Amino acid sequence: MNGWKFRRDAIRAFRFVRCGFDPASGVAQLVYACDDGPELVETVTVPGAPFALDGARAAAVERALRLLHLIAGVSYYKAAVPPEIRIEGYAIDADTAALLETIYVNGLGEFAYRNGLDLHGRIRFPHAAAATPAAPALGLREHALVAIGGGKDSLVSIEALRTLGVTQTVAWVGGSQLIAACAARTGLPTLNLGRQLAPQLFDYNREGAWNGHIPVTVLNSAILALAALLHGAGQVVFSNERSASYGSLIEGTGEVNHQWSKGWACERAFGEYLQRQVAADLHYYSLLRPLSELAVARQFARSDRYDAHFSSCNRNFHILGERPVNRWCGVCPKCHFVFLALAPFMPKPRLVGILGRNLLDDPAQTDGYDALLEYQEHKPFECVGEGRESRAAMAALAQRPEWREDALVKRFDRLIRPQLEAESLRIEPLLQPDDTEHRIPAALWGRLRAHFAA
Ligand SMILES: CC(=O)N[C@H]1[C@@H](OP(=O)(O)OP(=O)(O)OC[C@H]2O[C@@H](n3ccc(=O)[nH]c3=O)[C@H](O)[C@@H]2O)O[C@H](CO)[C@@H](O)[C@@H]1O[C@H](C)C(=O)N[C@@H](C)C(=O)N[C@@H](CCC(=O)O)C(=O)O
Ligand SMILES: Nc1ncnc2c1ncn2[C@@H]1O[C@H](COP(=O)(O)OP(=O)(O)OP(=O)(O)O)[C@@H](O)[C@H]1O
Repeated sequence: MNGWKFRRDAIRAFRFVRCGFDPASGVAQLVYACDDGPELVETVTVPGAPFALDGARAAAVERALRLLHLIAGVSYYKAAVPPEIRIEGYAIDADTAALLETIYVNGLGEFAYRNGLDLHGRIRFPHAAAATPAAPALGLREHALVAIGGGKDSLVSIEALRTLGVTQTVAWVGGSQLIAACAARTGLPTLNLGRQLAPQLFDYNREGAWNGHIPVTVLNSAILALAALLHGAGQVVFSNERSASYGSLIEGTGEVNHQWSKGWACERAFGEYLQRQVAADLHYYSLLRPLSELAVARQFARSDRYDAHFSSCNRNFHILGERPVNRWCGVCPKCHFVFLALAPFMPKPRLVGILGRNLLDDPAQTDGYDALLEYQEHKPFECVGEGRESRAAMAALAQRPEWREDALVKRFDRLIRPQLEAESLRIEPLLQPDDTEHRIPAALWGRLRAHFAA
């Protein structure tokens, strides 16, 4: 290892070296390496230690830990994208390898597109173990560990579960003060999970590593699944809406979905795997899957409880670098989209008060909104709604006296709307839940549907 230097194109193998969990401290260590380079150690800390685990629970924790090790490796694998993947210390079966190949190839889709790489057929997880027997039920509690991200979506879920009387703990990964403030504002029990990336990754980035987006939602999901087992909670709840399943359509390339790991294909594959291979009574689902972004925005607008606390602007969440002074940068695709999506459902002064300005009356934001509308541009690589949602929201605003004189609404009405079918601009159909694809427990969905419709 002495004298080893990160040289991206010379690396032959990415190694999953080992993983371990210490029940006394609640710290998980996830260890990787490129060839014979230094060990890359990521840590995840679950509060609540020491954990006393019986035989079946301890075995399930070990399975969840390995799954987390395998998924979290994506941050380091992407640095060199070497031809070989090696798993040391344990073996995986074909089912596990298939899940990982799906997550790596699709979850790195935007990364591959931006770097001009083709990952199809290139990512192979070696599998040597016989098929794993079906995981047993552990007798987990009817309690929801709900991921909170500081934005509107998870707050909609949390308030829906509160109304329906489901007991919950709100959980988040990392040290964001903004998320902590939102979590405190819920008044519910909280669980803040620690995560430290291996420090060498930042050196590798400076030394020419491939870099780009990783499937962070499935990674957070694997962390919450581990935490749920340790705390005996039977449900891991995310807030990924239907719109997340649709990517950006790129001419000459096809669909590239920034938020693939928020989409239905990932939720289904990951959720089914957990029940099959980790614990039969560990239920992973997104409470907002049947809803569009616009339906979530309408739901959020019904209460002003979080107006002074939440933000959907991802610039708040950088590990390194600057954050917006007032929670909303006002110039990124998420700020653009959230402003537009909330506008049909909120009094204008309230919305302008939340973001601190009226983005729809600022001609400097024209390109940003054109991309959301998929007008001469593709949908941005961010967690934003479908183009048809943005167009329907603009069309609704063009009918409202308080909005229709604003520069970008006026421009839409004059320039873009005449090119579109009136039927495609109706907002109402986009607000209807679609219950054909979701994993929400049946008994809960019936009541939830009524809650969303109220
Ligand atoms: C906050 C953010 O949007 N970060 C993305 C950004 O990263 P950037 O380089 O500007 O800074 P940092 O986030 O501070 O990260 C520094 C480097 O660390 C590496 N890295 C970070 C986290 C991780 O889990 N693995 C890593 O390898 C990486 O090399 C960073 O350069 O741009 C990156 C490249 O496009 C993105 O990967 C960063 O995204 C974070 C992983 C992140 O947490 N982003 C969420 C806010 C986010 O995008 N959520 C999605 C959900 C969709 C999904 O599941 O994919 C969304 O809201 O769109
Ligand atoms: N740091 C985090 N820890 C755990 N879960 C997170 C974290 N950040 C986001 N999530 C979860 O990941 C999912 C996707 O995040 P996303 O940013 O879309 O949601 P949000 O923050 O609730 O709302 P918004 O779309 O308005 O930003 C949500 O379920 C969210 O709760």
